[in-house]
Amino acid sequence: MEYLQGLNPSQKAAVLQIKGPVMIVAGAGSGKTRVITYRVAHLIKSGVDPFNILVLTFTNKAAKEMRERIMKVVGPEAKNIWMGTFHSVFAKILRVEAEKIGYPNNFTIYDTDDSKSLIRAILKEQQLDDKLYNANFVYNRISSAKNNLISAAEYQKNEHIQSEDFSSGRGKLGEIYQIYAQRCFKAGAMDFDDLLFKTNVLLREHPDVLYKYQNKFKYLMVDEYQDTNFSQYLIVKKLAAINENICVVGDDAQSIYAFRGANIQNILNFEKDYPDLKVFKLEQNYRSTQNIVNVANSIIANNKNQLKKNVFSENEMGDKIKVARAFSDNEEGKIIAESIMQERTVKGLKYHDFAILYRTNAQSRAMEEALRKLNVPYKIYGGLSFYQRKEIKDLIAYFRLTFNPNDEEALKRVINYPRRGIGDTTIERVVIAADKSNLTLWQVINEAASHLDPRSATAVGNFATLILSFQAITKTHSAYEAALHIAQHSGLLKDLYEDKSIEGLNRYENIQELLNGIKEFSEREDIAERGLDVFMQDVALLTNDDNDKNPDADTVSLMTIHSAKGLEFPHVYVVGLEENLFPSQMSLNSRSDLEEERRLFYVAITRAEKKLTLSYATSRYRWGTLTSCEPSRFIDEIDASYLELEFRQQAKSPDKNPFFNDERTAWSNNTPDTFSKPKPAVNQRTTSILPKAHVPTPDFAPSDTSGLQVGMEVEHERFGFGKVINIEGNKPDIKATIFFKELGQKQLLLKFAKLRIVT
Ligand SMILES: Nc1ncnc2c1ncn2[C@@H]1O[C@H](COP(=O)(O)OP(=O)(O)OP(=O)(O)O)[C@@H](O)[C@H]1O
Ligand SMILES: [Mg+2]
Repeated sequence: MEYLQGLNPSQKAAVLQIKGPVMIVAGAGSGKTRVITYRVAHLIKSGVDPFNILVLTFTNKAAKEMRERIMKVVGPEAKNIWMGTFHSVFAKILRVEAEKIGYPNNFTIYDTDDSKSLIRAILKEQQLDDKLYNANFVYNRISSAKNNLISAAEYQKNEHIQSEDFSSGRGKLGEIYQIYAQRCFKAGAMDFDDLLFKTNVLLREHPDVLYKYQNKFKYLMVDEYQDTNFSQYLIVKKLAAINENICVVGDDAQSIYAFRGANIQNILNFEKDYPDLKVFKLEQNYRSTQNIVNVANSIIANNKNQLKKNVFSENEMGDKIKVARAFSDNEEGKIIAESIMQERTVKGLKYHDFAILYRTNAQSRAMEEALRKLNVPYKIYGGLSFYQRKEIKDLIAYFRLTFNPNDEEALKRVINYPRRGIGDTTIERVVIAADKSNLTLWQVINEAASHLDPRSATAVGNFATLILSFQAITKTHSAYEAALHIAQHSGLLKDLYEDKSIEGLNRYENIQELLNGIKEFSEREDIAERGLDVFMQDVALLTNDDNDKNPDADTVSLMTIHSAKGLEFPHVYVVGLEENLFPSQMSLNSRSDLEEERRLFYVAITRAEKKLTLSYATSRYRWGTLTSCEPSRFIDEIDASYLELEFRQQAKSPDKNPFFNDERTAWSNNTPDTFSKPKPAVNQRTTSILPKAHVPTPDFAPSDTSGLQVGMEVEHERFGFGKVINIEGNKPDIKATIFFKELGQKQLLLKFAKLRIVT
């Protein structure tokens, strides 16, 4: 079996064990995903029908890559494997089976925005305080209930949940959940969590359907099993119940979705669920240098809750892990962008050899700016999806409405866009009439004359006629023709065309792009069904990564650590390693949250193949204010002997010459010989090797600054020591420009500044 070369003995054993339950819990980079890929290829080579194989991955991108690899071994048969994320696979199944649980098969998928907008509408109707019942909070609460398979009725009966809600003054949550679920049902819509929740309902209430899929999926595989939630766990368990040919792979040290209900217990349960379980160990990391693997091990050792694992690498030792300090987030971006340029030139690398990973999406701005300045091409992954843009959602709302006119969120979105004289009052009347007669908004609109006053009735009646005409068009025209017709006759295309601003132009182009995409789709030859309804089905599940027009472009990858799961890059920069950012402020309250944050750091580190750079800034704008930051505890946790600190030395000493205006000029001399490398004492794990933010003298007391003059030395409570280089403005708004030794230049309003005059 030549195709199995390229596996080590334990990997091979796991691949060959095709019968019965199999579990691999192993560290990052040890070939878990590779085992799944080879295993599928092996199954097909051994005569298993690809239609009988179900592989659940964490992203659509991972599924696509895996399918391509398998295709290389087994050929086009690989197209028939059922492979994708939980959401996309079970959405596909629900499209066939939804009527059994009372939904139309062309049900709409509400994305997070739709769900939150519906929650807001409910809060308003129920006259609830939207601060106490914040829409995000309510959404998360409902989501978590669904992922634990708690229905609205069960929620309202559950004393434990209820007492928690009551004690926080949110006793109405159960009721909101109930209304939300009913409204989705009435609108023929499922939200993201419903795709799993309703699959569970389907499999529970329809043994014949369960039996059908148990027989269909004779072989099941799940990658990233540590991040499955209860709802996903149960689906897998049910589907595998007859054949028990199930193989799950994961790494408890990389579980990073507990905040969304992922449950590490699922790994532990697995052993209980399948007493015949075969467990395979993979210990060798093939991805990273020894230094990177050692650092990852030393970090994760700080977590108390983890399964013992031995991970080693036989790759080269590699470079030490670089730690770079910047004085601001912009400076951090600049350091990283320059480093990428330099490494690329010196080592003859491609841009796609580099990735920048951050904790929060907001951090991408500073990185993007710096990369743009140096003309470095980059691509942001996992950001706002193309399909989430306003104009795209508007047009798609028309499509949604055409196929499912009960879709309440789509209807509300476009009933008066472009403007057609249906004002808020009319819409309110429609909502009230629907409520009174227990009809959907569409039913009211469609029979407007019997529910509304004549003027409103005419306006909304015309809208209903428009949608009905769209329905007729889709029955007789191709996806592209229908889409174009709707874009034109809804008035949307004209509205965007008339907006000559740059944004307007952009939006118009985006619509063109969507139409082009639909055109391509309607000309595809590899699928039988090419109607607009088919194109629409899973649009809500697409991310911007799935819409990658040019996947082979040579670009630096930017993404959050969460979206980097499972991926690998030769050179990785993990940025923003600061207390309250990474680990995040929210995680500092409990051990379990902090440990999840540490696992996230472990995921970040283990993406790197050859070289890893960590960076932090000592000050950063957050929520509009400049805050000073301390380096992350995670850096301190790394054994110092693996680190190489690279702090830029100031070109000139600010003490001698504090009068340069651009903070940057002081630090931009980026040749290696201007780096100072303070050699840390070896192996100090308890005391920090990093310069912390300023610790004020214990008796720090701000002094009267009315006599402050240029040239004076001062101490600031947080920014430390500095020299006054300018004073301007009139009382009480006098501003002083101070050059701080650690942070560079800052302008402060004296009436607020916590300053002490030193000399
Ligand atoms: N036996 C092997 N020989 C050569 N390369 C290997 C071998 N096993 C794995 N690799 C390579 O090592 C890298 C990591 O493998 P893979 O992505 O499957 O690891 P993983 O355990 O899934 O990692 P993660 O936990 O990050 O998802 C890949 O580039 C893979 O091709
Ligand atoms: Mg993997």
